[in-house]
Amino acid sequence: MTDNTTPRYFALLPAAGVGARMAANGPKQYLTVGGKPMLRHAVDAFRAAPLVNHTYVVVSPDDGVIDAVLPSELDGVTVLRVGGATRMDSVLNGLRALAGQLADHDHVMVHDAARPGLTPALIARLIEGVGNDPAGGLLALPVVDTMKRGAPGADGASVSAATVPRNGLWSAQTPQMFSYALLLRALGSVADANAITDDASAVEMLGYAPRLIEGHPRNLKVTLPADIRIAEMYLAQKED
Ligand SMILES: Nc1ccn([C@@H]2O[C@H](COP(=O)(O)OP(=O)(O)OP(=O)(O)O)[C@@H](O)[C@H]2O)c(=O)n1
Ligand SMILES: C[C@](O)(CO)[C@H](O)COP(=O)(O)O
Repeated sequence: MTDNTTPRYFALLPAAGVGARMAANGPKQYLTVGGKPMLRHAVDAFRAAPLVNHTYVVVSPDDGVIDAVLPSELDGVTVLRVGGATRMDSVLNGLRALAGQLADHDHVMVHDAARPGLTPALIARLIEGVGNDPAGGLLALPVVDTMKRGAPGADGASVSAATVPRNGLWSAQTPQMFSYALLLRALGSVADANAITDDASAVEMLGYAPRLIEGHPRNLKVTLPADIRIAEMYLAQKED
């Protein structure tokens, strides 16, 4: 018998960015790293994760590459051509496109297409770590470096104005997992889409405190050209 109250797990991958900081010839999610497009690594991690029901990928309406990267016959994946001007818009448009297909209590894991090092083990760690916490949670790494607050110096170069205590600081990764209803409400309440850079920020603004689950350096976001080599190094390694 189907239990309608049992939450299911879905993945939603925003993949509608242009990769300005990567300055490549096209969007960075389609760059080949470790033998396949970056986006495909991320999608395959969710396809291999036993608890994940289905994966949705949000691309720009005029994307001309996605059909080659994710052929329509690929099991467990649906492409939504509803990408927006910001990451937040892309996620929110994707959630809205799924109205009626997801239940309020279903779990949605939002994951950057530009994080190819995700593994099924990390997905399982997030799901187990968050459990049924109504505030949801995210993969993140405790900050290990000494943190400096930069300021413009007399000659225009950056100077260190202060040392910021690293105690309690975490560096946010994805996936970030919340119930469908909470995430929809949180992102729908944000007045300025440019003011937030991750999903957890919107949930925090509603007064929730999402759980921080320790991720892994291999799950880095490929942002700058130098990140490609680091991502490839991790992709060549056995997963731990
Ligand atoms: N309008 C946007 C902007 C970003 N993203 C996605 O959000 C993720 C993380 O964003 P980021 O690293 O900032 O990617 P880009 O926006 O592509 O890069 P940049 O900021 O350098 O332009 C990526 O998977 C990217 O495709 C998106 O779906 N829609
Ligand atoms: C969501 C994110 O990957 C968490 O680290 C990140 O915030 C994406 O955007 P950014 O502008 O590159 O920080």
